[in-house]
Amino acid sequence: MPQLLLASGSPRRRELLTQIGVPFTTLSADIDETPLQDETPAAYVERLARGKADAGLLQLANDPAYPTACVLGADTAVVLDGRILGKPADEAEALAMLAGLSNREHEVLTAIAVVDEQHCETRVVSSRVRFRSISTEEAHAYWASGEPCDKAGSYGIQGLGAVFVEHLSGSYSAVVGLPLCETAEILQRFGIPCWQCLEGDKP
Ligand SMILES: Cc1cn([C@H]2C[C@H](O)[C@@H](COP(=O)(O)OP(=O)(O)OP(=O)(O)O)O2)c(=O)[nH]c1=O
Repeated sequence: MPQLLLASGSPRRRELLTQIGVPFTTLSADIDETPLQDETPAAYVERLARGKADAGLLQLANDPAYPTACVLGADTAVVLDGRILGKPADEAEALAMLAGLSNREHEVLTAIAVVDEQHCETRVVSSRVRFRSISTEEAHAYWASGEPCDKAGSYGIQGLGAVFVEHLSGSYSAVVGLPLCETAEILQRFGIPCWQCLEGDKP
């Protein structure tokens, strides 16, 4: 069976992949995340997911410890009125993002890419999230919690940010950072089944 490497520094992605019982190790693949001119949000997240996976594979080239490596990369962006909201640079940017997301619906795009020496498969998963209205005081308090700073769109649906979410249509795990249904499907095609690491009986 190929060895799976997750090219990510995101603790959420590690937790999510662990959740479906796939054995893996991690490596960090830092790439330039600047959008290209006229690039659509879907093309952007797909390019970044692929870039992270490719950068990971490159690190393993000719490494005898990984003769049959397969690398998974992912990227998540919040999209509002066609604009890509990444991670906030500072408090002011986070507050502006939260004000923009307040009392309306936005899209969350997560792309995954799985690559080995011969193949590459990518998938882009779109979800829609509706927020209730967020007051300025709340947005300040939320920033002070520390949660928004390393998250696309300045919120975490899996954390304190859950209180803003009125409605979700799509994939919860994709919003957190890794679409588990699609990830399991693609990994299966690369010869890596899920549910390998089980604590109890197989479901
Ligand atoms: C919308 C949303 C995003 N996020 C996170 C997932 C990602 O970690 C982050 C989006 O940034 P990304 O650039 O996709 O990922 P990253 O830089 O954190 O990690 P990597 O090393 O894999 O590139 O936002 C949440 O945790 N919860 C949410 O509800």
